[in-house]
Amino acid sequence: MEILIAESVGKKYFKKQALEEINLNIEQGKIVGLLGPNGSGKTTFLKIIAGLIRPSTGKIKICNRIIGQGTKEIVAYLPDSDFLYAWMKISEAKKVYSDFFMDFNENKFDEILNFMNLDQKMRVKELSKGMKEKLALALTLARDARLTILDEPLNGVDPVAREQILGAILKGFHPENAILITSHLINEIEGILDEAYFLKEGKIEFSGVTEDIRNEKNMTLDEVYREVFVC
Ligand SMILES: Nc1ncnc2c1ncn2[C@@H]1O[C@H](COP(=O)(O)OP(=O)(O)OP(=O)(O)O)[C@@H](O)[C@H]1O
Repeated sequence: MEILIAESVGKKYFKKQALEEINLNIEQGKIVGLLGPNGSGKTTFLKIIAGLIRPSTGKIKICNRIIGQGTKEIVAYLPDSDFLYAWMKISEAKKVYSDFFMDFNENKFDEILNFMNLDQKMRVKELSKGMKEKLALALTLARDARLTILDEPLNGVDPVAREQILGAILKGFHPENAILITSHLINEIEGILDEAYFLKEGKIEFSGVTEDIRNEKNMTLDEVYREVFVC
């Protein structure tokens, strides 16, 4: 079953063509990477999927629904961690999420939090930047969402935390669902990706099943990325 179907999606901000003719499908059970350098249009695409901005052209369906309130219920978006109030304890942030999202799974949240070595009694203001990133990720991954979209989940965290985050993504993943992740840290993320789309100046330059790309080119995804974007 297709979780996401995007056909000829384009986005123009005034004169700037941020996305052009994006065709991207995500099947159930897949973790898909949207890879590209700064300004290539990754966040714009995720914001369209999350229903935060509208595409200028094209069609998108998520589990057969057009984007709107019906898709917000089934799409989990990794938000900026600043949405949390400083005085809140992690346990209170959990309660807010649990009240707000029908699909929030408290047991899954506890498990992921534990895995990331965070304590429910800690207050948001006591958390370092990296710990806030982990908390935001735990809140997002704890939803039993059909599609989870993660914008640069490895940014701003140290190598040990990156490992924990990758572990948490896999731990919380249910094969009925799908995940779309953006990153420019290809080396770190490539191990968990089933498929990859390389975005260059708003267009898909290259895409495929990661295993096939590696076999055909006899290169790691990171090497392919460098070839596409540096040469
Ligand atoms: N609100 C906006 N108004 C005008 N232009 C915008 C707006 N948001 C993004 N852009 C432009 O659209 C292009 C794509 O931006 P986007 O943030 O989607 O890229 P990105 O790949 O996510 O970059 P990064 O890796 O730096 O987050 C850039 O040229 C950016 O300047």
